[in-house]
Amino acid sequence: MTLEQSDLFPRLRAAAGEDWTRYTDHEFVRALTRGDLAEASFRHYLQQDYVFLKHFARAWALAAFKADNLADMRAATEVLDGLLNHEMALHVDLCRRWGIEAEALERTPEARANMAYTRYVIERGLAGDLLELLVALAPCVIGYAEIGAARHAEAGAALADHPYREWLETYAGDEFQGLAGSVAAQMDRLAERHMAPTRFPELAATFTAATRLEIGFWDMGLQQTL
Ligand SMILES: Cc1ncc(C[n+]2csc(CCO)c2C)c(N)n1
Repeated sequence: MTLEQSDLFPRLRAAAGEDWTRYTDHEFVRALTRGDLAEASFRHYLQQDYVFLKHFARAWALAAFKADNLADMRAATEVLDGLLNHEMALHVDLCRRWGIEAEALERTPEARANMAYTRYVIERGLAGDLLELLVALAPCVIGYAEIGAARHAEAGAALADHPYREWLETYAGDEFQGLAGSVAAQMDRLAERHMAPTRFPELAATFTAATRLEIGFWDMGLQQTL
C-alpha cells in the first residue's frame, strides 16, 4: 500500500495541522536540502540520532510484545531487525565519515529533547495498545519518508555535489518508502479491528505530541543543545 491509499495516517496528519508543517518544513530540513546547514549542527544531530535509534529499537521491541497475533509480531521484529542489524551499522559508518568515531558515539550525552521524545513514545506503548504505540511512532517513520521523498526531489540536480546527499538518498530510498507504507497499512488494519470512532481524538493527541517532539529534535540539532 502507498501512503496515499492509507486512511488513518492522512487523518492524523490533518489533525496535527500546523505542527505537521512546522516539522516537515523545519529550518533544519530546509538548510539541509539547500546544502548550507552548518556542519556542526548536522554532526550534533547525527550523534544524537545514534542514541535515538537505540531507543527506537526498544520501542519496536515493545511493539512485538504488544502485538496479539503473529503477523503484527513479525512486522515489529522485521523493523527491529532492520534497525539493529542494518541501519545502526549504516549510521555508525555515516558518523565515522563525518568525523564521529564509534567510541565517541557510545559516550554521547543524551540531549533533553532526545530523551523527551523517545521516552514519550515508549510510555505511550507501555500505557496503551499496539495501535497507540504505532501512532506515536508514525511521525518518525512516515514523516521521514515524506520529508525524504519531497526534499530529495527538491534538491534535484544539486545532488550531484551535495554535502547531505547520503541522508536525502537514505530517506527517499525504496526501503524507507516501503517501510512507511507498510506501517501505515498496519495502522489501518489495527484501526479497523480496535478503533472505536470516539478514540480518534486521543490518537490524534498522541500523534501531534510526537510530531511536536520531532520539531524539538530539529531545534536541538540546529541549536546544538543538550
Ligand atoms: C529524530 C529522528 N526521527 C526519525 C528518524 C527516522 N527513523 C528512525 S528509525 C526509522 C525506522 C524504524 O523506526 C526511521 C524512519 C530518525 N532517524 N531520527
